[in-house]
Amino acid sequence: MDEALFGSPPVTVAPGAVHLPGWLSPQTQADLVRRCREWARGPAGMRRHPMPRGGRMSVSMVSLGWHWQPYSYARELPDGTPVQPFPDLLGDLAARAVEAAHGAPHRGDPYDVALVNFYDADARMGMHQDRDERSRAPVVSFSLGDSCVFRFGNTETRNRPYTDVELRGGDLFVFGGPSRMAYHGVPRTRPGSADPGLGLTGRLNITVRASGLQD
Ligand SMILES: O=C(O)CCC(=O)C(=O)O
Ligand SMILES: [Fe+2]
Repeated sequence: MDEALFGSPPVTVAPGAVHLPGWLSPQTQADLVRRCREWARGPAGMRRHPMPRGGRMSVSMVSLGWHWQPYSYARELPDGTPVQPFPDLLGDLAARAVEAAHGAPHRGDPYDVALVNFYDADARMGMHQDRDERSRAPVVSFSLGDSCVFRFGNTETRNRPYTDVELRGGDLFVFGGPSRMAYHGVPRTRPGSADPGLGLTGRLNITVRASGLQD
């Protein structure tokens, strides 16, 4: 499998933030969807996390390697269930993704956590920073199924200036370096836009990160 055969040239959205449209082969997309379904099933499967100030996230999530929920990482879920392991497959894919995006191999902290997000037609993600990792290794994001508007902002505020990027199923987005702490979010998805051949209703996003944490 050679992901380089697919997609179009990288687009630099901000320094250190690179969008590679169609980077995942159709076969890898199908394989990832199948695996996401297994991870979602659990134990320690997919759920909508409560927010500290009340309510729940509209996005459903499952964590691998380290369990994340607002706003910290742990090896176990609040009910004591151990988090599912971080799969080598995602570590390998993330390493190839960083090399494709930044033109140099990843030499920093090892990738050891993945958050799998599922968006139904109504789900959104507000502007936030990925700031619970101790490592500043780039965040690697893979999108599957429905397209979305991915709002990529600045490191200072959750407001303008930002760039709205259309992320489609199969796209890769990597943000590191000066963009590692940029605010970003998903104001909307485009229900029904997924490739019908994938058999996925909705949108999946997998972010692979280096926690920089030790037990
Ligand atoms: O769904 C996306 O594209 C972004 C997800 C995200 O920002 C996150 O999981 O922290
Ligand atoms: Fe994020």
